[in-house]
Amino acid sequence: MSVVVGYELYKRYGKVQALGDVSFAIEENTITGLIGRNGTGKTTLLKMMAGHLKPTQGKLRVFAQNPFDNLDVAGKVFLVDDTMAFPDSFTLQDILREVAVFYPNWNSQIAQGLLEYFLLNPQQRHSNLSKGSKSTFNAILGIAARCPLTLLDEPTTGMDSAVRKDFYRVLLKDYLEQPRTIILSSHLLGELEDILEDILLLNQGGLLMHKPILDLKQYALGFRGSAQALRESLLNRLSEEAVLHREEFVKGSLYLVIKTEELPEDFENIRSSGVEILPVALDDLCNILTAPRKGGIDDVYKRG
Ligand SMILES: Nc1ncnc2c1ncn2[C@@H]1O[C@H](COP(=O)(O)OP(=O)(O)OP(=O)(O)O)[C@@H](O)[C@H]1O
Repeated sequence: MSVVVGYELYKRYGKVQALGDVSFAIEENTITGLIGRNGTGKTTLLKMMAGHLKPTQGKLRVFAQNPFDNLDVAGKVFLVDDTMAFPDSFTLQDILREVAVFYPNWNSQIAQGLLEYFLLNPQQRHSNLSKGSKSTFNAILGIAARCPLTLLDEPTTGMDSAVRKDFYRVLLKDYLEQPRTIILSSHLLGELEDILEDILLLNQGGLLMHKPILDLKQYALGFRGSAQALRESLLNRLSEEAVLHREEFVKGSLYLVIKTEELPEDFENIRSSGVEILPVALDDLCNILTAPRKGGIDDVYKRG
């Protein structure tokens, strides 16, 4: 069953088009990474799913309903983001008590346990928490609410790397204990790839791809070697579209990222020409796929 379905979605803020012609379906009980560069519409899409924003055009369904201003959907969706605000006088304990009322699957034991695990003092005021601790506490709310649809917008902002790792472990553990649909946006794909099943990659307000993460891992390969060897053994046999990225790293040497489906089956003569074949890290691949144009920083320094 699809929990979230978007069909030809558009969102405009005045003259700014944040999302354009985005269609996708997110299946029940999956963890999806919403990935994209700054300003590509991730927050906008999550806010629309949570019913806080209305699409300008197109159709969005969450649990088969229009989520905008919909109380029934609101009870099934939890959005964790850095705009979560609570009265200044509220301690963490007060917030846990208040939030618990709204969510039928709320698990107090998990909430208390995680507060302790992440060394957060229940008597401390939310308004006095450090940036990283605020993110941790907000994420605890999202986890303990155990909503059928849990949306996390860059949940690790401000967390140090040890807390981030712990947070991902906790999220995965909780998901395995109570499977639900989780969508989390992040720039740090590298550190969350192990918990993701699918990836929704946005680029400049459009949907670039929606794939299982395993397919993305096989999407491209890197080739490093002399420019001449690469040209003779590989480039001459490929179309321009097959080359996702090209970078000169030492005079006369090239690093290429090539779409796997466009590669010749036999790598032997590529290897025998001294070319190294390398996996491409997912972070790098996403950066390449969402680059404004082919090439890299080298192009900037070649100008003039
Ligand atoms: N309230 C608003 N009014 C006008 N423009 C907005 C508003 N909110 C977002 N935008 C614009 O919409 C586009 C998408 O913004 P959004 O915050 O959804 O992107 P994002 O992918 O979450 O970015 P980031 O990774 O930097 O958080 C950006 O160009 C942004 O400036």
